[in-house]
Amino acid sequence: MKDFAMEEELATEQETTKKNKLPVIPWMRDPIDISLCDSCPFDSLPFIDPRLEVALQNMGITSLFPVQLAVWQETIGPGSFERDLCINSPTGSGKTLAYALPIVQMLSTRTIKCLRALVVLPTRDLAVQVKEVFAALAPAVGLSVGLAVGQSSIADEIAELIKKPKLDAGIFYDSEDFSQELRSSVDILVATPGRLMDHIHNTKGFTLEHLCYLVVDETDRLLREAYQSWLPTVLQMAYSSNQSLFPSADDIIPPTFGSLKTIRSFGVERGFKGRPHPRLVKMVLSATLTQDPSKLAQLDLHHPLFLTTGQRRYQLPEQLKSFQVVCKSKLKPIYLLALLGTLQGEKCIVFTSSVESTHRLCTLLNFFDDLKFKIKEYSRLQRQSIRSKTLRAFRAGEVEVLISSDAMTRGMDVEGVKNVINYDMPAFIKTYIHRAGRTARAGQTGRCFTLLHKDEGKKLKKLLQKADNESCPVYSVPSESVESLLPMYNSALERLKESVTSEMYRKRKVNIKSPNVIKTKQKAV
Ligand SMILES: Nc1ncnc2c1ncn2[C@@H]1O[C@H](COP(=O)(O)OP(=O)(O)OP(=O)(O)O)[C@@H](O)[C@H]1O
Repeated sequence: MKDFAMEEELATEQETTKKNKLPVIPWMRDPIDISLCDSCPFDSLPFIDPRLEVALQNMGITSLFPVQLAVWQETIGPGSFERDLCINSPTGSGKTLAYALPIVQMLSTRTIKCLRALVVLPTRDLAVQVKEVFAALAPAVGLSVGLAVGQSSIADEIAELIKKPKLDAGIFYDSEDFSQELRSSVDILVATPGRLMDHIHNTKGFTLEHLCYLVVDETDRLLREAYQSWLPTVLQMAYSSNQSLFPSADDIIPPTFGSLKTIRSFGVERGFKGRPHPRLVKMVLSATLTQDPSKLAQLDLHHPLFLTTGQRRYQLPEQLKSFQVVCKSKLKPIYLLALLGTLQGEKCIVFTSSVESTHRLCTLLNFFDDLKFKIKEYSRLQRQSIRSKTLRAFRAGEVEVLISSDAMTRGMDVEGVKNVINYDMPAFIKTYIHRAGRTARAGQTGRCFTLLHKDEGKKLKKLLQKADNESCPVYSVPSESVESLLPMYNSALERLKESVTSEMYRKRKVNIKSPNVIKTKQKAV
């Protein structure tokens, strides 16, 4: 099974080759340069709610990072949120707080609880991570945050998201009237597209009619996959409530004018008591934001403002150092073990090119005796519960090395990851950026090693040039460590073969068994 991230990169390779050309989209040609902003302490941050200052301090945050300050300046104060924002900022630069803080600040004055902000992310683990950031801020100003990712049963999720009216004993309620009384229990919802669509289609009382803010995080990834048409559905639901009370510019202006609509931004409660609806504000973000007009058009952006870091389209974190480890292809597993040995138990993520090779590599490495570090697998082949458990153990430092497919590349923020290793060289710069970006986050240092055959050096160099990185020195692993591992390698390979065969046998057995189960069930019916 090929990892979807690879396919995604294939689809956008043409984009990446246009590295020195100006973006095709006019509004992207004159961006706000985030790198010109300094980090900013709270006492010089205009308009910040003092309760949020306290919440930020409790999170251990004492000043805003440049992207956070840049977004704050564009969203808070006079003319706030008049334009939609497109943010392209490196991995680990703090994009989550960049959107969470202004949204919570803007909603802090709301008086009626209803769903005002929706944040969509491509994976469950990522959504859980982002929810935690909102959950650290929102309660300080009386706001509630919900999660729709399928982590718990749909019934439990509905109970969290929807508030039922209290019923008086003995009084009969018509079920239709009853559904009209249902209200949102949350002001902010963090969701994955699949579960969001489940709620849109099936959950009574779930509505986007009061939505003021839509955040599409990891935009390029989310736009590449239709996920049951979640985006047009969300936009349609949010816009249709606008149209019912306040005629949309679309009704007057022909659609060819696209996003050139009249600015309608009102500081009122959205859609209550016949008041006009404020515009649905969108914020879209990525470390590798697409510049493809047809993809961005799906977002129906309103006078978009482009914020990016520096001149280059692709940026690696400033404190990241890249290295290459040259070895023969068939000796890669022992070079990897020898490399891990030199890293002395520092937290490390090893990336492979597919879920199958993740599984095989992890199995193989665990057949070596006397490993000084715990190695676990993290891939889409595993059940979510197992994946989440592994991630928890990795965060807690009980596992030092995670072997991962690209499911881990996007957005995951694990404290203390000092090293990333490309066991298989990524084919595209976007993949390199998202993998390497699991380290050197929030201004910390980090290293990214790429294992390669000596003929692949040029390819890596070319790849890194796209992110303006010319330096990728060779990292030498001690030859005595490699030699000492050689005798164990053959027996580990033998054990891997046996393990793969027995796994295949088990799978076949399950496949043969299941038709019988179905037949028996059919008979019973
Ligand atoms: N102002 C701040 N001060 C200190 N730490 C911060 C600040 N803002 C964010 N961080 C920390 O920086 C780390 C990276 O933040 P975040 O996950 O939002 O990055 P990102 O830009 O979304 O990265 P990616 O593109 O990989 O998703 C997190 O651990 C977060 O807690």
